[in-house]
Amino acid sequence: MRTTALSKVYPNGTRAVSNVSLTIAPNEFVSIIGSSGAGKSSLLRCINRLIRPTSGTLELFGTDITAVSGKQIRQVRQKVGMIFQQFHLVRRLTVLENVLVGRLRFNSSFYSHCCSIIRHFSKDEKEAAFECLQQVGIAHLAFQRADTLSGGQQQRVAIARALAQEPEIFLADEPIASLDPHSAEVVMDTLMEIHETRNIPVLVNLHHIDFATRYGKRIVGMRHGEVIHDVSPSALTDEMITEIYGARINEASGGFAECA
Ligand SMILES: Nc1ncnc2c1ncn2[C@@H]1O[C@H](COP(=O)(O)OP(=O)(O)OP(=O)(O)O)[C@@H](O)[C@H]1O
Repeated sequence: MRTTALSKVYPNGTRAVSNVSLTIAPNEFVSIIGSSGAGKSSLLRCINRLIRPTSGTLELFGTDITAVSGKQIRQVRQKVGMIFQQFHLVRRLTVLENVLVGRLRFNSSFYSHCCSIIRHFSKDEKEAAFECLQQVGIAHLAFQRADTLSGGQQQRVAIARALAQEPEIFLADEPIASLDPHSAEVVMDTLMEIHETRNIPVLVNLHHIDFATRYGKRIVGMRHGEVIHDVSPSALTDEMITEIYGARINEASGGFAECA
């Protein structure tokens, strides 16, 4: 994945991403840090083309996808697995059915009918979905309704659903922000395992600096839409952290949901 001078200016004039040039290799697990509003989410949303960059270029797997639209956008998104702080599961479907929905979710007309057609998936597809659940360690919950799961378990369903797309890059937008520390660790371990076993790059937006340095092989620090530091975890200094967070330095310590 390569961006060159990538920028995103929203219609209201907010410059959320500013001249970001980044190259991410397949063997990289990258933590993106920065205070609220630094542009982390906007950058990830540009990468899977949930939003269209305003200028610059965005190359994914050797193809310039800066200006693609329609069917090509869906093709791009199928290659990009993405999870969010909110899990966005279909609450009344089972865990396995949610993972199967992942195979359809970029086809909107199909998606609208997914609840009624879900039982028509082939045995092979169900087995593939089940394998994704096995990889995230919750195969035993396959037939439980999604809304009966804990937050950490729901996030792992969301990861399995993204895996069902067989992504070539994985993006996570504050995946642990609403979880207690133990669940956060399980989710981060799961992302790391996917990275290592599937050999795909992972980009994770994180508020919590400890998690960012513990898991990231590379730390990208954003402020006011710009990448102001891009270093290995061991090279990240207190001065850099202060520059990245500015007066909002207390955000660097995270903000986990309270342990139950
Ligand atoms: N749809 C939008 N329209 C206008 N401005 C937006 C939109 N989405 C985000 N912004 C603005 O863009 C800037 C960057 O927001 P973004 O959500 O990318 O930052 P962030 O670093 O991910 O923050 P957080 O950690 O709080 O999610 C902020 O000023 C935000 O208010």
